[in-house]
Amino acid sequence: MSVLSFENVHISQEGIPTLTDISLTVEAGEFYYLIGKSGSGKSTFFKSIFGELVIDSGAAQVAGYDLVTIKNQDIPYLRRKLGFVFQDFQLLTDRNVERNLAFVLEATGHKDQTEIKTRIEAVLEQVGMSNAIHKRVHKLSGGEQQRIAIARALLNNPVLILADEPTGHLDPEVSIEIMDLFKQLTLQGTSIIMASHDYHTIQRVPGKILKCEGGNIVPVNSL
Ligand SMILES: Nc1ncnc2c1ncn2[C@@H]1O[C@H](COP(=O)(O)OP(=O)(O)OP(=O)(O)O)[C@@H](O)[C@H]1O
Repeated sequence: MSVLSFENVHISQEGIPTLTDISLTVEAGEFYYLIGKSGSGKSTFFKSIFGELVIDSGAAQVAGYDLVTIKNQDIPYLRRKLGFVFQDFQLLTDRNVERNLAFVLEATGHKDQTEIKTRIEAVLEQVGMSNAIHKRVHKLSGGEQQRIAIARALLNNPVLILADEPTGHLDPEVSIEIMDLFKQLTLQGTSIIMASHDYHTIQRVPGKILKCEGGNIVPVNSL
């Protein structure tokens, strides 16, 4: 089964159609860049995926949940199947890496401290940051902070990561390292959609591209 499947999906914001007749699928382990001008609907697409915006018509499934019929009480469970990565990392800068990650697990119902520690060690290893477990977030470089943010996104074993301009605050070389990490995650079966204006990185690290334009989202072969 696809990780994401949209068929003839229409979405509006405040009664104004924003995305019209979207049909696309994302399979396990696929990586997509999502490009498009400001205001073209990239955030709208992401919001619909995590249940923040209602689908007006069409059929849409994400991580095994039907977005048309999903009940409000199931939206937190849908979101646990997704990982989120942001341009500005959105880490808690007043605490260390371990507390940043434990916070998420505790907020999603995990109580067993041994299990929490084991999971934190596993995701830090996945992102190559095992040595940073006791470090304060504000002492880390931008690239290291983004790795911790990716570790946080991985905590609940997401099937799909939504990354919103994740290289926007990173220099070109560090951006490439983050892209390498994303590629490794896709090889392990996680799907990733990365909204980006970072054409330098897209050119250096080619991948499948979805373009958001004129209310539609379609695969394109080049920028
Ligand atoms: N809360 C809202 N209420 C009404 N219209 C909105 C709302 N949020 C966004 N829109 C409109 O929906 C359209 C798509 O906006 P969206 O934020 O999805 O674009 P975007 O591609 O993510 O832009 P950016 O790259 O600047 O983040 C725009 O016309 C915008 O004005």
